Amino acid sequence: AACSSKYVLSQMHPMWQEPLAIPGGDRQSPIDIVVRKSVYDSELKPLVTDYDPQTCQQIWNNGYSFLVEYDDTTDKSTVKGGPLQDKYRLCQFHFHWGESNAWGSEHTVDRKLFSAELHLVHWNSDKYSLFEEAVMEENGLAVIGVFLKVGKRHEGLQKLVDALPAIRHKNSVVDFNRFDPACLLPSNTDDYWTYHGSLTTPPLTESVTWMVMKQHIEVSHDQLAVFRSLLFTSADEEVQKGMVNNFRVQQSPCGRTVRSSFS
Ligand SMILES: CCCSc1c(F)c(F)c(S(=O)(=O)NC)c(F)c1F
Ligand SMILES: [Zn+2]
Repeated sequence: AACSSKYVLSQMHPMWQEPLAIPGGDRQSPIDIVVRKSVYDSELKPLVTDYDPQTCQQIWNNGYSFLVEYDDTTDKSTVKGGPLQDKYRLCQFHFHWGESNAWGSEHTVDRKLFSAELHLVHWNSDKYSLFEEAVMEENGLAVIGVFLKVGKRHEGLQKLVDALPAIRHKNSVVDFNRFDPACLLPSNTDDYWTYHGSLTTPPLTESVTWMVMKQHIEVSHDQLAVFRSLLFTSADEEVQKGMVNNFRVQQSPCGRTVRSSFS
């Protein structure tokens, strides 16, 4: 299995070729969350998010997803509590989605796929001074994952959806202010699964404490269709490729235990 050797079996991925060797390679993400194998941990506290919409700066297409970036030069937008020992600063959030509503999430729950997955990326500002430093450390990052299901329109998401046509191509960026990411969290953030994993895009470093929300949020089919109108390619490329299926293939749990904050 991939866990024993230092080499992760190279799995073809529509977007990028999995590297042959990943440092460690035994705590990669995403994974399937097998509910009956998860272990309830009564010590897990509720998550405490404290986001300041004023720290929202820009939205840009990085050629793999679109990122909403926050000013992380101070502790204005943070998450703490849950499984975390330290306070973590929000640096950006982004999504992963499919070309069809039938798939698109990175994590699954008992193999159930969701249409998309939101990732709120935070770095440990108690121990490190920059994201670039924290991304290399075991306890460096904390990512909140939220599943998206197609259903009713998400009013809070619409402001973000309306900005997407301006960043259709790779490396396009527009100003984006006063967006409160808390509006994208489900009403219940006390129930989540947590495990130690990695980034799901290069550099794939094993520095992430994952907190995957049990409760999903709903977005409309039309809102998700605008995600799919984005392009992987920059304006000068001959062949334009639609930004869809920007999720990584699932990785081996390698004996890891997923803990739940709920019984
Ligand atoms: C050097 C990364 C720049 S920011 C970023 C990102 F762009 C991204 F896509 C993911 S992810 O692995 O895809 N989702 C957790 C991250 F974790 C990130 F931190
Ligand atoms: Zn992500």
